Amino acid sequence: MNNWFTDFYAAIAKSPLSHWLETLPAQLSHWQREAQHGDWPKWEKVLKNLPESKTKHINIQDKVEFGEASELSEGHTKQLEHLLKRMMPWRKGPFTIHGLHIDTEWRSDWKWDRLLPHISDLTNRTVLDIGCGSGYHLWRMRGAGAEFVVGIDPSDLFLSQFQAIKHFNPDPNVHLLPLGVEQLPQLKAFDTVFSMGVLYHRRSPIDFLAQLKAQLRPGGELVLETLVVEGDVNTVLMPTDRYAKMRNVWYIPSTAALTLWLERVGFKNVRVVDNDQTSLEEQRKTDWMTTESLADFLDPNDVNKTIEGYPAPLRAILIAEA
Ligand SMILES: Nc1ncnc2c1ncn2[C@@H]1O[C@H](C[S@+](CC[C@H]([NH3+])C(=O)[O-])CC(=O)[O-])[C@@H](O)[C@H]1O
Repeated sequence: MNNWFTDFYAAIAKSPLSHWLETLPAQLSHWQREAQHGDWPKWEKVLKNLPESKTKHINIQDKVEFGEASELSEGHTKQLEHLLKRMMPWRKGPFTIHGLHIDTEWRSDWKWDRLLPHISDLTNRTVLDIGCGSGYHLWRMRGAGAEFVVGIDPSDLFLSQFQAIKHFNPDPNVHLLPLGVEQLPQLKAFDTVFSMGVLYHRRSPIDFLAQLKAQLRPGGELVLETLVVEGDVNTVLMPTDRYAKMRNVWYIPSTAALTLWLERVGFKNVRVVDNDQTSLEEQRKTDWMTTESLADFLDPNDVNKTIEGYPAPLRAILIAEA
């Protein structure tokens, strides 16, 4: 049994999340026995070989930076870069570890800056991030005062990246579990639930919104971010096949339609707090993600269209109360 499973079980045993222990251990043992990605042993080897660090330099307030450059020898920094590059592609970040800058495909910090002024203060809150990727925002949530932060994401690559970063700041109150939203019981226990960049991947968006609500305590706050299109309450785009070269894109509603969906599943006080067309500076190819990125997903003659001719990615942030 991995330590991080048991650490997590111990952390929630006496909390309002204890009810999770009825389903979680069987799911994680199943993942460990049968569902791990084929590259997991390679990533585990990376994790085992990371240089030791007992740094006290932790910045999660305005970026995610662990350790100072001077605390690691040049040789160890080179080794660290070599090891972490074995976990490419690095999509969500950026992270700086002992001076090594992991310049990820996405400037996830920009999304954070857009939402932070609008959400309830996270101080002392128990927070869930559904579809958290490598966990960049988990650190920022903790940096904003959250007491206990859990992310779920079914991608084992992102879990391994999260564990690599956590190696340099083993905070017992920040966790990532390899689960999909459909595997969550109705916990009704979180003060804030985030779900960003996931709704359009779901085939049943209304069921998805109900699953998000089922994780919140009454009065808890949902922070939902997703692709949207311009239009009225009856506008929803369903791409015929790919959208911006992405497979698995199902529903892209207008903010008015999404507001109605949220209200229909019982959310109150729904507000659209941000609308933003993704720029070529926010999502781009870097040394840590060397394959195609947004510039390749847009029409080369018109950046306001995807390569398939749909409206270019426009993202909205909505806040609602359970
Ligand atoms: N069933 C599922 N349950 C939970 N997560 C899922 C599921 N299916 C896919 N995911 C995960 O949802 C994340 C979506 S990315 C947003 C990351 C971050 N939130 C961000 O806002 O930067 C955006 C994108 O890929 O378009 C990925 O990490 C998937 O593994």
